[in-house]
Formats: sequence, C-alpha cells, structure tokens
Amino acid sequence: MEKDADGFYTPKLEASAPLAQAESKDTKEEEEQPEPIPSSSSRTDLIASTFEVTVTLADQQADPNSPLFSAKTFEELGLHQDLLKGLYDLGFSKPSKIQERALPLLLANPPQNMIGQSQSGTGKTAAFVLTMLSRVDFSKNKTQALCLAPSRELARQIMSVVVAMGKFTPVQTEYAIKDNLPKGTSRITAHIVVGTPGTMTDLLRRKVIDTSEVKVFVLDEADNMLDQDGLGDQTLRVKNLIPRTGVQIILFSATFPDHVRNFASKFAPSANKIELQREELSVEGIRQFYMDCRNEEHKYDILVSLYQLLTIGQSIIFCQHRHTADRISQRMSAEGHKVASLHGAKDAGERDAIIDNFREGRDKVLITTNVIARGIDIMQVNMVVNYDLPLMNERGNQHSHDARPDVETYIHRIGRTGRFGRKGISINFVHDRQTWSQMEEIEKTLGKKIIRIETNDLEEMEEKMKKALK
Ligand SMILES: Nc1ncnc2c1ncn2[C@@H]1O[C@H](COP(=O)(O)OP(=O)(O)OP(=O)(O)O)[C@@H](O)[C@H]1O
Repeated sequence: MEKDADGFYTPKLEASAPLAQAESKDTKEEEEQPEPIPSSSSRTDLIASTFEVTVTLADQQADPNSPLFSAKTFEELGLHQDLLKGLYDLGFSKPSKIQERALPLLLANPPQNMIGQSQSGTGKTAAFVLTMLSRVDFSKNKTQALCLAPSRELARQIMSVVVAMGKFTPVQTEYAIKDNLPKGTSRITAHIVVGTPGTMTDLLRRKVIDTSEVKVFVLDEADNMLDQDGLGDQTLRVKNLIPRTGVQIILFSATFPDHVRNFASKFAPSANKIELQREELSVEGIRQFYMDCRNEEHKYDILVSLYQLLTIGQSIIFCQHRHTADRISQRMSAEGHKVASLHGAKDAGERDAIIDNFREGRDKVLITTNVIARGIDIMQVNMVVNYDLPLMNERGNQHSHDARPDVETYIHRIGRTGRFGRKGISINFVHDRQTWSQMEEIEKTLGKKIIRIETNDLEEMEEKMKKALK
C-alpha cells in the first residue's frame, strides 16, 4: 500500500467478497512473551504455593481452529510500510484471524461499515486502530477519526495502541475523557480522538472538535455502547454530531446479544459482518471453575485463603457493587494483604494511578466492578474471580432483585484472562440456591462445563489450577 497524492494510505487489496454479507435493507438511520511469573513476595501466612506458572507464547498461532490462526502476512493485507514498522516493533509477526478477515474489508475503497465480532483477546483493537491510522491524511491538521469506549481505562489503553502502532507516522492524538484536557482548551485538531461518550459529546457540542473531516467512527465494545440500557443514548448523541454521510462506522465486540444486533445494523447500515456462533463465544484457554461457599462471609474467607494463588500471576476480582469492592479491599488490606480497588466512584486521577499500578505489576490483585469487565488487556492476568456473578434484569438494572445472569458481562469478565492464546482460570463463587442456578444458566448458555473445586481442600484446588494453567 502506498500513500497517494492526497496523503492517504490506500490499500492495494480489494475486499474479499465471500466474507462480506452486504446488508442493503437497513437504510434508515437511527440513531501484552514467554515470561515466568514470579511468585509473590507479598506477606501472607496462608497457603504456601508449591508451583510457578510459566506463560508461553509458543505456537499459539499454529492451530488452524484457533481464532489466532492465520496463514497470511501483514504485508499481504496491504498495510503501509510505516504501519508495518509499528506492528513489527510491537512484536506482531502475523495477523490474527479477526485481523486477517476484517482488515481487507476495513481498508477497501470506497470505505464500508463493519460489524465485527471475535472472542476476547484475539486482536480486535489492532484491526480498528490500523484502519484509523490508514485512513488519516497526516498532511491535514484536522480530526479525522473518533473512537469511543465504555470506560476511561479502555480509552487510555486503546490510545496506547494508537500511539504504539502509529510510532512511525506523524499521527497526533487527543483524549476525550473526563478531567484530561487543560481547562479552557477551545480547539482540538488531533487526527485521532479516543474517549468516552459523555466527554466526546461535550467536546463536539462545544465545537472544540471540528467534525467536518471525520471519516472513521469506531465503537469498541459496541454492544455495550449501543445498548439503550447502557451507553446507547450518549453514543447516539455523538453520531448525531458527526457528518451524516461519508463516515465509515466500525463496531467491534466479543458479544452482540440479539437485542442490540438489529440496532447495530441500523447504526452501521450496509455493514460487512463478521459474526460468531453462541458456542464459539468463550475462549478455549480459559478454564472455568466454581466454589460452593456457605454464605456471603464464607466467600470472603475463601477469597482470603486464595490470596497466595491470586498473586502467582495477577488477578481481577469482580464484585457487583462498588461498596463490596471497597469493603473487601479494606478488610484484606487491614489483614496485611496487598490489594487495590477500582470503581467508577473514584476520581479520574485516582483511577488512572490504580490501573497503571496494576498494569505495571506493582499491584497483583485488583478488586473491581464491571467498570473494567470489558477490553482491559493485561497479559499477566491469569485468574479472574467472580466474587459476585454478573447480573442484569430486563431493564438493564444490575442491582434489582429480579436480576438474571448477565452472560455477556460474564464472557467479558473471564476474558480478562487467557489473552491471545494464553491460559487462564476463572472461579465463580456461589453461595446459595439462587446463585447456583444463575451459574447453571451461564453454563448452559455457553455450553461449557464449569468445574467444582472444594473450598476446604486447598491442595486439590492448587493442583487443579496448576493443571489448568499448563
Ligand atoms: N497479530 C498479533 N500478533 C501478536 N499479538 C497480537 C496480535 N494482535 C493482537 N495481539 C495482542 O493480543 C492481545 C489482545 O488483543 P486485543 O486487546 O486487541 O483483544 P480484543 O479482541 O480487543 O479483546 P477484548 O474483546 O477483550 O477487548 C493484545 O495484548 C495485543 O497486543
């Protein structure tokens, strides 16, 4: 691919037609290499771990049934030299399946919308980031690509990928996340703006961002961004503030539940679609377990007894409520365990510091809510604990008494481990008939066995986990 006279990176490849399911009827617009993970030096007088876990990358892309498999090269995909350099600098040697399938469609001209689905940790980010970088005309100091994500943590992570992949290009970037821009900023001219919908709306309304040259609009975690019970309204506002025509709309997620699929098709009309079957949704490398706890208090005791295992690599503990995350982390800290907690009630600077500490491995156990259930990519995370199962009622309220298991959120939560072919473990805590049947429903929906581990046999537990991580 060469840069043409106008400064665009134009792919030589045409879209590979069989992959595209053109949909013309919806015209109405509505809106981290092989690395031994050291055992923890953190204080604990609980169980002494007898094993070390080695995370290996070898041959992950060699299995033809793996969503990471690909015979093609990035060169064949027609990417510009500067972007190829960025990719190789990041250590990407060949495209993953979703990249191989999506990139020819995403880069073809004229630009076409895309609704792309692929399992967690299979490389969707690179697909849309490469598209944004390919479509920007660097000779113009104007915003040309907008990308939205459901959390500031994910927006910051996506930006780090834009910056890394665009390292050999002159790309300029800006955030549209809370408390990030200097007060009084009246104009953003960065080529690519990445943010969350509320702040993006604000910047667009105040005309801080000029949208006249916007030609790519990406929604990561698109099902969440379009869900009317979630961020749907705010995302629609953004769409209404960008040009009505000439913008390539790109929606990516590991999940597209039925109730958002139609809406997604209207939001991104005539999109090429790459879809997964229900039974393909969860990642093979993630072994799912559960522990039968006696009651809420027993859940806490079990979590504490797991501490040594949680700190072999890194772990994320998901709770339903912010106050549970705070309460557990305060109790564990008071008992001498090093844990961090992160949720949406913390202020922006604090949230950034907490996730950065975790990302850089200074903290090994992160207790959190659904705020980071989606997208967060930290290779060393080899264990996810659903301290509370994810729930949701029909109106999208996760705190209501008639709430049912939220299978999509479950898939995203456990997907924080097992990234890009690595092994990972998830453990669900159940403690009564209701939580047991909620877990059973998740198991049935996903068609994947969730294996019991005894809560009173730490040796057995350690043995099972050791096997699962091999
Ligand atoms: N072609 C590639 N070669 C090597 N590593 C890759 C490649 N593509 C992506 N990765 C790595 O795989 C990891 C997962 O990628 P990414 O975060 O894009 O997954 P995702 O599909 O967006 O997952 P999620 O659904 O959880 O958001 C990242 O650390 C990324 O750097």
